Amino acid sequence: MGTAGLGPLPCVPPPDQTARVPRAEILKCQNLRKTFGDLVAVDDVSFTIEAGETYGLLGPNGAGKTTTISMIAGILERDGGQVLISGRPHGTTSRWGKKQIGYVPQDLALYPDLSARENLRFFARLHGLGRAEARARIDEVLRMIGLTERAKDPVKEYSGGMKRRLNIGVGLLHRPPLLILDEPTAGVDPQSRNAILESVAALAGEGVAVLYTTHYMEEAERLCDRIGIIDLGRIRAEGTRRELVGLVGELDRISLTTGGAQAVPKELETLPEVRKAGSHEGRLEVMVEDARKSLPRVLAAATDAGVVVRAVEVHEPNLESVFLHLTGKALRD
Ligand SMILES: Nc1ncnc2c1ncn2[C@@H]1O[C@H](COP(=O)(O)OP(=O)(O)OP(=O)(O)O)[C@@H](O)[C@H]1O
Repeated sequence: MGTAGLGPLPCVPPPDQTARVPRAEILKCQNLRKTFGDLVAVDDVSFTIEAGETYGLLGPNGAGKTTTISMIAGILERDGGQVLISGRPHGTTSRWGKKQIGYVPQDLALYPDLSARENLRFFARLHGLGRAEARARIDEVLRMIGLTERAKDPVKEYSGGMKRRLNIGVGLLHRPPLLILDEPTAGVDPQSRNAILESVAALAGEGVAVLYTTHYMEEAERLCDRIGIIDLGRIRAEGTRRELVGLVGELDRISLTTGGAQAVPKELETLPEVRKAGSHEGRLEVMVEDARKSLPRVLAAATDAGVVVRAVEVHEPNLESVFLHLTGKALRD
């Protein structure tokens, strides 16, 4: 169980998983397969991503995330399956498809002696952007990745997180409708991690379809509209965080600190969303399906019943427990 405390995590609001309107399908991959000798690295992987949607591939090291996205990006030949970008088949030889994709690898591909602006100018030229268009787009990209102020400094003076943000910027120059990020926060400090997550959330808000790989459960929960849990090359389960958590049948718990012995009031116990309620060591423990949704009514019912609430905590089952349930092992060994 994870303790979310009160309200959402800082800075990036959690994706609204209740009011989804279908949008254009940008990526569809079907039955992807890749073997290296006897090793089946990716086995029958299928999923889709719509415009404006962030899809997370969550799995431990060696699960097959990089191999999967390399096939989608068209930089690794697949042994089976197909990739469609906006309905058109895509592979290692498809130039059109590559223009639709911004691929940001784990390794940095930057020139350390050049500034951020000079790096972007170089890659803009590679993408065939004209001089005026490149200038305007570089300014836009620098704003998106929050590096406008440091644009003239040589990249070798940047922090690890700033370099990663610039790496993402390079992937955005040609305005791809699909952005693929391979563990973009690996090894960066918490502040840069926040900045990266905020940039990605903003891009999705502008309609970019994002494929995000990570072995950090918190990132997948915070950022992704839908998540595919991948292990040993196979997608074990897929859905919103809530759907995945629902698979293991755990409930959310709202814990109200009352500061003294307090029986569960009837007003609270009889709320339709309350599945179970009990009192324990100066706290009322209320089990519901969706704590964030139910919290206002639970609080109101307690207050109406005359309960003095001194503190509130929300405990949500997290994807770690889902992963454990599905694979029998921890996400991070
Ligand atoms: N070129 C290769 N030759 C042989 N085996 C490979 C090759 N590339 C990947 N593998 C193997 O395929 C499996 C999946 O690797 P992959 O890099 O896709 O996993 P991952 O989930 O991205 O892990 P990480 O987060 O460590 O990159 C691993 O067992 C890996 O050792």
